[in-house]
Amino acid sequence: MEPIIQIKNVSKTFESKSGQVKALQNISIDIEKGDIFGMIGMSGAGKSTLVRCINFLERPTDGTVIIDGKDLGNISNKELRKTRMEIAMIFQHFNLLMQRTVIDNVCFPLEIAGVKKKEAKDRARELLKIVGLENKENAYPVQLSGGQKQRVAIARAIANNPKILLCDEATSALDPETTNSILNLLKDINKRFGITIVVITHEMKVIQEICNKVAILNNGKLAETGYVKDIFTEPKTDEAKRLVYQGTSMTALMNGQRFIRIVFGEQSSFEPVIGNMILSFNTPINIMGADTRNIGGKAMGEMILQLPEDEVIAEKMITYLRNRKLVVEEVDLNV
Ligand SMILES: Nc1ncnc2c1ncn2[C@@H]1O[C@H](COP(=O)(O)OP(=O)(O)OP(=O)(O)O)[C@@H](O)[C@H]1O
Repeated sequence: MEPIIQIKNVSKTFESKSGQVKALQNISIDIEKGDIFGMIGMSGAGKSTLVRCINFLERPTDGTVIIDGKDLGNISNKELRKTRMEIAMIFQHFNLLMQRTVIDNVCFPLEIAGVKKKEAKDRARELLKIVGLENKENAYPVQLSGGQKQRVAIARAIANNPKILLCDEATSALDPETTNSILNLLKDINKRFGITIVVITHEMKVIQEICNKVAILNNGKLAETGYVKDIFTEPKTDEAKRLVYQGTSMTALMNGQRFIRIVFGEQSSFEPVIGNMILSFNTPINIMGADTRNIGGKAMGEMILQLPEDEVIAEKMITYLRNRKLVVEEVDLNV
């Protein structure tokens, strides 16, 4: 089946007083229907520009954006408006209408789409139930917590049954617990309604928690893209490594010693392999950190080991682990 979002060789250059800014350079990404697709990168990497190109709020300087078979650069304004109705968006700061109650916020896009008042109210109530806010319909946004505001924004975004939901740093203003509850809600919506979700974030944790695929942007360029579990297991570029190593015990890596990172999937576990290796070589090794992370709903483990100073034994250990089908990579402090 054709991908629901096709970004083909997209570039975007802004003209500013201080010269040209190449915000995006030749980006190509396919997003399949039902994906929860993450876009991650540092501030200024081009994430917001790219997501705005998906609904043509920003027109690419070069390249093509095809949504559900329609080339956005090649359709009438009327068709573009119609296609945009199928692409909803939520933001970091929620963008609710402060003078309207919760239910009236959710009714707003329905009214614009011409749905009758009574019908809109019924649908809004149904949506508030989906996001767990059925008892807040008459509250005003100021009376809600950040997480509740984002729930209202989500209800409003999916009111007209969009095919695609774009989330621009939607959890960046929320504490970790609330972040998790919003991510769970997004997962639920993706599953129940088959809405394709694009998640823009600077946090790898968010990507690991809900995305099946990810694109890593760096300085307007696509550094690496693929399945989250593959990139977590074996990041190839420096940008990917930097993101994946975030949160590991990297502070220990200051004394010129060699370190390796090994990753385990669901079927295997650390202890027997490491234990047997220490016994085989009769050489102790330091475990600098071990962690289990939830990657797309599956538990994956990672471990950082300090190799022994003896280079020959160190190399043999790496070979030993690789022979046991583990992904082993040397961790470079300069990443
Ligand atoms: N309208 C504009 N005019 C000029 N330059 C712009 C404009 N919009 C974005 N840029 C520049 O394009 C680059 C990419 O910006 P963008 O907002 O897409 O990055 P980002 O990855 O979303 O960053 P952040 O996480 O900080 O929002 C930046 O250098 C930014 O200054």
